[in-house]
This record gives sequence, C-alpha cells and structure tokens, in this order.
Amino acid sequence: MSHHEVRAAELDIRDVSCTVGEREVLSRVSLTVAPGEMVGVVGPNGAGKSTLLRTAYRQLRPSRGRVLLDGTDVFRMSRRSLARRLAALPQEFPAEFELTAHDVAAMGRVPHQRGIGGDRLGDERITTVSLEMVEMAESAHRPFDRLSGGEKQRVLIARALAQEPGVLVLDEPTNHLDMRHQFDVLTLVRRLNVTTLAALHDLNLAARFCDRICVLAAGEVVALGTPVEVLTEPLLSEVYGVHTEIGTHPRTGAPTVLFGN
Ligand SMILES: Nc1ncnc2c1ncn2[C@@H]1O[C@H](COP(=O)(O)OP(=O)(O)OP(=O)(O)O)[C@@H](O)[C@H]1O
Repeated sequence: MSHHEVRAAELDIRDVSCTVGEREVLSRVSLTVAPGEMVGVVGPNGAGKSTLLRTAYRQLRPSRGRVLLDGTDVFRMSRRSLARRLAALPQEFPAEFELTAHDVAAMGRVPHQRGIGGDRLGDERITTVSLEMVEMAESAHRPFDRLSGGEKQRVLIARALAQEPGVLVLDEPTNHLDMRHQFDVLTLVRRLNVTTLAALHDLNLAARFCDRICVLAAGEVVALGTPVEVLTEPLLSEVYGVHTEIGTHPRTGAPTVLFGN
C-alpha cells in the first residue's frame, strides 16, 4: 500500500539534558530507537515529552548530550538533509493562511526538490497518496486554516509522510482525532515500518501500538521497556498518582489500563 521505499534509520538519544531558563526540564535522557521500531513516550503534563521530541527534530539544542541519526549528530546536519531523513509532527498547529490542505501536505516534498523542474509529477503523486493515506484527499482543495482540529492533524501527518522519512517524530499524533482515526493513523504508521518516536497520552494506544514505552516524569526516564514491563499498577500509581487496574486485551494480549479508585 505504501509508496514509501525508504530505509528506516536509527535514532539515538544520548544522555540529553535541556535547560529552559534556569530550570533543567530534561535530565540525562538516553533512548535508542532501533530501525523500524516504534517507541512511545508517555508521562504526566510537563514531564518533558515535547522537549525531548524537539531535541530529536533539532528545534531545541540540548544543554548536554547528543541526538544521533544513523550515527550523525542532528545539529551537524543541514535543515534540508535532516528533513530528507526525519519528519516531525509538532504539537502546535502552524497557521497556514491561504494554503490549502494539498499545499500543506506538498511542503513535505520540498526537502527532496532540487532546482527548477525536478520530478513535479512524482512529488504530486506522493503528496496525493499521502493525503489518501490519512483520508484527506477529498479535502485537498480546502483551506488548511478552516479545517477541524482532527482534519488539520491528519493533513500534518500527510505532510510528514510525504517527506518519505526514515524516522518519524510525532508529538501527540492522535490528539484531536476521533477513535477510528486514532486507530487508523497509528496502524498506518506501524505499516510503514518507519522508526517512530511518538509522545502519546493514551496508555492503551501506546500499549497496543508501541514496541517499547518510555515513561518520563519530571524530566527523567523512570521506566523503559515493553508495554507489559512498563505498564504496572505500582508504576502508574507512582508516576500519575492514579490507581489503576491492568488487564489484558482478550485478542491482542496487550496490557489494558483501567482507571478507578
Ligand atoms: N519555552 C519554554 N519556556 C519555559 N518553560 C518551558 C518552555 N518549554 C517547556 N517548558 C517547561 O518544560 C517542562 C516540560 O515541558 P514539555 O512541554 O516538554 O512537557 P510535556 O511532557 O510535553 O507536557 P504535556 O503533556 O503537557 O504536553 C514544563 O514544565 C514546561 O513548563
């Protein structure tokens, strides 16, 4: 189903700390995402999830440590060469006055374009397929700024897919999406076999789709492992201060988190 014939890359976050003002909001985080692996970053509000992701897509320079893409420091790569290998979905929607959904998705092709002319038809085809993948092809002509939250989110995911990246860094990709689109988008991401680092709030989605889960709290990694290893009652109680019951999905075997006191 995919036009994406790209090689999944390794994303290696090594001993990364970040300071905002005087405050250390990320403390010595290390996390290696293997080629094709999907790792979910979970944790309470303010834990540092977006901060960690921003270092990975080189929007925020760590005060310590490095982020390596297939062994190369992302801050040593040009913006353009990084964008050919790594695509990001930021948490905030950009304001794209005047641009249509198609225009926004087509921006994903820019890092691959060289000179005038280029492979316009190829770029157009990839843009269209990317919009089809998130079921937004029929809205391609609509102004981006007038789309619903979930529709914008899907167009921005299409833009990331159009980049044909080896690594996807997704900040709450299921934010704004209804239940079916949450499921479809994560299923799609998994099928692409692209290395993925995704901040997720929904622990059940993380358990269902991620190979491993990294739990951040107050800027530190407090757990890293498979969903079964990580999603335990004591850990969730400690990190979120919430009592939970952990069950097992009857069909997939994934842990399921039920909230309750
Ligand atoms: N530009 C900034 N200026 C000041 N503080 C910041 C800035 N960016 C992040 N922070 C602080 O850093 C900490 C981590 O924020 P971050 O957005 O990474 O958390 P998060 O885990 O993604 O949270 P959420 O689940 O609410 O999205 C927070 O305490 C936040 O207030």
